[in-house]
Amino acid sequence: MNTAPRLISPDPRGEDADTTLRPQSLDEFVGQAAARANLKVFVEAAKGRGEALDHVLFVGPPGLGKTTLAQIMARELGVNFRSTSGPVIAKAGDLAALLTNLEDRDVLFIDEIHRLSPAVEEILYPAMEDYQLDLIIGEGPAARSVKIDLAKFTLVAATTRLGLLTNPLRDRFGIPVRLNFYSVEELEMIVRRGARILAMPLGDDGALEIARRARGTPRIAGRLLRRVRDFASVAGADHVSRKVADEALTRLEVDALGLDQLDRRYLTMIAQNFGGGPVGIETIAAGLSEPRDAIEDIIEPYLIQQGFIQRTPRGRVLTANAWKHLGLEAPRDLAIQQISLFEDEE
Ligand SMILES: Nc1ncnc2c1ncn2[C@@H]1O[C@H](COP(=O)(O)OP(=O)(O)OP(=O)(O)O)[C@@H](O)[C@H]1O
Ligand SMILES: [Mg+2]
Repeated sequence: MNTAPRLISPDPRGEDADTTLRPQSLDEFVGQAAARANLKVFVEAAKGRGEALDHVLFVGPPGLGKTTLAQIMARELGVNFRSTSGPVIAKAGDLAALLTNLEDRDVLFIDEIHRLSPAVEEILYPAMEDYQLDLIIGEGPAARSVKIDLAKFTLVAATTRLGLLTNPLRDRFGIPVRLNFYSVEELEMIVRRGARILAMPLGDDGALEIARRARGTPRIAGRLLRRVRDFASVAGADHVSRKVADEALTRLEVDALGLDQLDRRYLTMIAQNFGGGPVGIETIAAGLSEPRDAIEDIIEPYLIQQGFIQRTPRGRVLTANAWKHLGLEAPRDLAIQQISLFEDEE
């Protein structure tokens, strides 16, 4: 596996633990306007009635603000925030312990909920629906089931992969929220806000350059901002202009559209080894020595959104845009391939 750290990987890294850039309220949160407006209404309504907010599911690629929004939900509701994640909850008992410690209207945040084990998921159904735990005590013929009442809590969950959630689980969320990649204008605001917080002199054209190359993702915008700041201070620049930003980002091998080395390896491999596709995801994963999950979660969503690849029943296909971006000549039958694209692979 290629373990070299990837600058624009939207995966959380140490520096993101620095929560200084994290918005603290819905009003401070930039972008996702429709989702934000809806959440505001639901929070107000729940508060007005003194009831727990309905369960919320955030869906979207890494680094778009799912965890941030979950924390904001608790803060806006004025309740406790408890946080865990799917892979961490090994046994049903672990989840039971978390649930029985909640107070009325508390938010329990489960990150990566698609990675819950089926046994743990079973516990979650009645907890979400009836605020009850169904536990089996003892074994064999002596086993009996006990019901324990829980506080009326709100489950806020996040996933990068809606398709991996079972239907019964998905159906139990009253408020599903899909997060989309951010526009350049929104990222510009996020970059400017970040620079203010970091007390970093940033020109308008510098902000735009970083925003354009942030791959639609606030986490990457924050990371690029810090790296550009490092380059600027070493170079002795008094503020970050477009030129400074461009030099820094080029040295970091982030291209004009925000694609990094791995994105380009992905596109180049399909172009050069497979004539532009279609090629199956397993073959791509083997060729790049990257896990399939990482490719589907991190690399592909942005390339699809940018119109560089398409998923077809027979595999991934490069679009004319991708050939152009790579500076390569597209094969002549490309147009024919594009016409036959009708369905997603999964
Ligand atoms: N709308 C926003 N405005 C400003 N900054 C944001 C916004 N959304 C996210 N961020 C910043 O991006 C970083 C990543 O956000 P967050 O951790 O919420 O992403 P995530 O969707 O939970 O990612 P993952 O799926 O990897 O857990 C945060 O540290 C935060 O500072
Ligand atoms: Mg998160």
